[in-house]
Amino acid sequence: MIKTPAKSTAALLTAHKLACERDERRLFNDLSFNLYAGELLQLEGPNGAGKTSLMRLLAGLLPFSEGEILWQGQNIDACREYFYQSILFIGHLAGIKAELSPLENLTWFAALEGIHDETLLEQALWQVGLAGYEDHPCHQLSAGQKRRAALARLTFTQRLVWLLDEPFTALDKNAVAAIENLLIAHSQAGGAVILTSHHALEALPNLKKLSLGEEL
Ligand SMILES: Nc1ncnc2c1ncn2[C@@H]1O[C@H](COP(=O)(O)OP(=O)(O)OP(=O)(O)O)[C@@H](O)[C@H]1O
Repeated sequence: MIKTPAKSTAALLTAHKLACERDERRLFNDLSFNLYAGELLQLEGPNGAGKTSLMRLLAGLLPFSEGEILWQGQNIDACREYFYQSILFIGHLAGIKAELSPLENLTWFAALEGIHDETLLEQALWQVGLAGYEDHPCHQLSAGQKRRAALARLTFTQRLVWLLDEPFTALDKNAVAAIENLLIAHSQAGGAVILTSHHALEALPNLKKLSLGEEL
């Protein structure tokens, strides 16, 4: 069950005039957007435009040189702990430990949210098509199966805003459809998602787009 914010018309997440530099190169400038409950925001732009950098910046893994981030109308400096407990970031590498099984990886992720229910985790793996692979070490899984193991968290997480960097990489058609359904269900339940993807995501309702960088 998603933790729904107090009734408010404020955006869940606001970026206000953000700027980010890497290796003294300005990636983006004056970047502002609002993310409201129920919305899916796709970051678009060519390779190197700064999509992953923006995701990492929002997840607190990269500093920003200018601007501010607001969580439900409040500067995150004033509610840092609550903010980071409210977001879920799944990056390129997906955080899967190769020597552990999908079930062990999921057990660890779930424990971070205070969830200790093996049946629920087995159901999560079943939902992403990993039934029968629960106890295989992840280094024996295919790239798409590893990605499925990482994304299985989406079936039970209580985090309100999901930051997903290229979630569809290596997934087959059925898995893409299953993950899209999870995104739709999350947004319909009052959550919100920011994702990067080079895929067209026309099946997703309430999809907004934000372009970074210039096309080559
Ligand atoms: N660890 C790093 N240290 C320094 N610069 C980096 C680092 N990672 C990325 N960059 C630079 O930051 C810029 C933006 O990279 P980023 O990964 O945010 O782009 P992206 O839009 O996500 O690209 P892609 O579509 O290829 O995933 C690139 O020019 C890249 O070289």
